[in-house]
Amino acid sequence: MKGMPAAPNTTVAGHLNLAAFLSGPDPMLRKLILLLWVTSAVMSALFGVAAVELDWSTIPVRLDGHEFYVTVYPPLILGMFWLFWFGYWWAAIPTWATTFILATHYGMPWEWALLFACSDPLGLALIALVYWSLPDAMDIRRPGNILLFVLFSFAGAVLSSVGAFIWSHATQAEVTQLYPVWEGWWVGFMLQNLIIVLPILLLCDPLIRRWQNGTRLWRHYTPGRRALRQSLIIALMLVLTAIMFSWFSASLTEKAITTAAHSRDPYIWQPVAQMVKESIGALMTVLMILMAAITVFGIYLFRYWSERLTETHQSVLRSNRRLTAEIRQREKVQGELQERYHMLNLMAQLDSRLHAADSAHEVINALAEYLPRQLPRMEGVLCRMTPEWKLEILTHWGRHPLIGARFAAEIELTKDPAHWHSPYSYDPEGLHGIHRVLPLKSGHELAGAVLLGASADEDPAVEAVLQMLTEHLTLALTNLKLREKLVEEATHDPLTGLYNRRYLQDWLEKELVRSQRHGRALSLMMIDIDHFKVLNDTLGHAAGDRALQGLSHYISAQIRQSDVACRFGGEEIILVMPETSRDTAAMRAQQLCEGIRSLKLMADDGSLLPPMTVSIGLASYPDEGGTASALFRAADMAMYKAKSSGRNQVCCY
Ligand SMILES: Nc1nc2c(ncn2[C@@H]2O[C@H](COP(=O)(O)OP(=O)(O)OP(=O)(O)O)[C@@H](O)[C@H]2O)c(=O)[nH]1
Repeated sequence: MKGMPAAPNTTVAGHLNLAAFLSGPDPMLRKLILLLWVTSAVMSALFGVAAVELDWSTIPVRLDGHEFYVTVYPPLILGMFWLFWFGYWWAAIPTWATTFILATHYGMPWEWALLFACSDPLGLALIALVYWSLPDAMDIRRPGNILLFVLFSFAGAVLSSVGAFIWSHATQAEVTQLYPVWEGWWVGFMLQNLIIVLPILLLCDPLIRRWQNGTRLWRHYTPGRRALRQSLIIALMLVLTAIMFSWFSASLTEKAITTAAHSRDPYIWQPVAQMVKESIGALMTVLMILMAAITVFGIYLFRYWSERLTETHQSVLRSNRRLTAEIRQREKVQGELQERYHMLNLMAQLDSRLHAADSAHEVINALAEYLPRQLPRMEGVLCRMTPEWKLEILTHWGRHPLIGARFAAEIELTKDPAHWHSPYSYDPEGLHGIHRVLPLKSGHELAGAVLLGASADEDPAVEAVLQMLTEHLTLALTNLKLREKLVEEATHDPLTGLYNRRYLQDWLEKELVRSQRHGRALSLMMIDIDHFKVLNDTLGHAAGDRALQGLSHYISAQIRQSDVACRFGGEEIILVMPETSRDTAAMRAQQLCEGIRSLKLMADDGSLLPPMTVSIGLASYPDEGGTASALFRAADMAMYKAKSSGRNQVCCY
C-alpha cells in the first residue's frame, strides 16, 4: 500500500471520451480503434457462444478437499481490458449485447434477457466507479493498486452474480442448481481477472498508456465535485452486494432444509448439512472480503483526497507567495516612481532657481540647497573654483562627507575644457572616493564642480538626474554668462571698459536721491584731455585710443570702489564720488591732475606716448544743483573755465 495513491503521472491516461474520440483529428486512428472495438465485440459474442456450446459453465473444481464451481466467460475478460484502457461504456456495451444475444438465443424470454444482460455491466460498473474515484489507482504496477484491483474484482464479481438469480428465476431452474451457477459465476469472474487479466495488465499497461498519451485523445479522470457521490454509490453497491449475498445464502439454506424436511430419505441430511456448512463458510469469506474492500477503498480515498488537499494548500501557498512577491515588486516600483516624481519635482524647482539666478554665486547657492535633496543616496561635495584654480568646498552631503573634503583640494584640474566634457573617475580609495566630477562650466570658464561618490545602487533614475543636472547647469551658467555679457555691453564703454553715459545717468539719478535722503554731499568731476586732437593727428587714432585706455585704467585704479568712472563722450571722462564734499573732491582732482601729468603710457608699437595733461571741472551736490543735468552743466562749465584758464588745472563751478 506504500506509495499509494500516486500523484497523476504520464502513465495514467484515463479514459477515451466519446466526443473527443469522434472529433479526434486523426481519422485513421479513429477507424483503427473502431475496428478493434467491433472485432472485440464479435470475438466476445463468438467466445460467448463457445462458452455455452462447450459448456464452460459451472465446472466443478476440487481443491484441497473442497469442491467449488467455476464458470469461464471470455466476454468478461475482453470487457475488463476495454474498461481499464478505454472506459466503462467501451466495455459495458459489448458485454451487455453479447449476454443479451446469448440469453435470447438459448431460450430466455427477451424481457428477462434485457435484465439478465445487465448483471455483468453492473459488476463492471462497480470497478469503473472505483477508478473514477481514484484515478491514480490505474497505475496498476504499484503493489497497493494491485490489491485494490483484486479486492474490487472480487466485489464486482459478487455483484454481477445477481445474474445467477435472474437466470434461475427466468429459467425456473431447481433450487439445487442455483447454488453452483451462482458460485461459478462470481468465482469464475474473479479467477479470470486474477489469472488472465491482471498479468496482461501488468505486462502491457505502460506500453498502452504511452501510446494513449501520444494520441492526446485520452483524458485524465477528474473526480472533482462528483467524487463524493461516486464514493457513496460504491459503498452502497458494496453494502447491497453483502446484503444480496447474505440473503441468497440464507434463502438457499432455508430451501435446502425445507426440501430435506419434506423428504423421507434420512440420508438427505448429510449433503444438506454439507451445503449449509459451505454456504456459511462462503458467506463469511465473502463478507470479510467485501469489508476489506470497503476499508481499503476508504483508506485510499482518504489518502487520495488528503494529498489533493495538501497539493491545493501548497498551490494556494505558492500563489500567495507569488502574490506577495508581486505586491512587493509593485510597491517597489511605486516607491521608485514616487522617488522619480520627487526627483523631477526637485529638478523643476532647481531649474527655475537656476534660471532666475543673476550670478554664479546664486547658482552655487541653489545647488547647495538642492543637491543634497536631489541625490540623497550619494555622497557629494559642491565646490567653487578659486582664482588660484583650486576647488574650494562650499557644501557636502552623504554619510561620508570627508571624501570630498579630503580629495577636493588634491584634485589637479586641467584647464583644457574638453577634459571636462565627460565625467571621469577619480577614485583613490575605492567606494568612498570620488567617482564622478560634474563640471560647472560658465562658457569656457570653470565656475566649480560637483564631486560625487559611488552610487548606492545602480538606479537609472540617478543617472537620468545626473544627466539632466549636467545639462541644466551648463545651460544655466551659459545663460548667466550671456546675460552678464549683455549687461556689460549695455552699461560699459567697449574701448575703455568704463561705464557708459547711459549707465551714469541712471545711476546718478538714484545716487542723488540717496544723497538727498541721507543728507550727504556728492561731487562730480568732468575730466577732458588737453589737445587730444593734436595727439590723434600726429601719432594716429590708434595711439589716441591707447592714451584713452591708459588714462581710464589709471583713473579706475585711483578711485574708491563706491566711485563711478564713466566715459561721457569723446575724450571726456566723468568721475562721480558719492559722500564726497567739494573740498575733498577738489583735493583729489588736483592729485589726479598731477598723477596724469606724470603718467607714462605706451603705444602699440612699444614707443612712449607724449605726456598728457587734463583739465578738470568740478561740481558738487547740493551746492551746484540737485539734479544730474544741473551737475553735468556746472561741471562742464567749470571744465571750460579750466581750459580757458590755460588747461592742465582743476576749476570749480
Ligand atoms: N583716438 C580717439 N580720438 C577721439 C576719440 N573720441 C574723440 N576723439 C578725438 O578727440 C579730439 C577732440 O578734439 P577737441 O574737441 O578739439 O579737443 P582737444 O583737441 O582735446 O582740444 P581741447 O579740448 O580744447 O584741449 C578729436 O580729434 C576727436 O577725434 C576716440 O575714441 N579715440
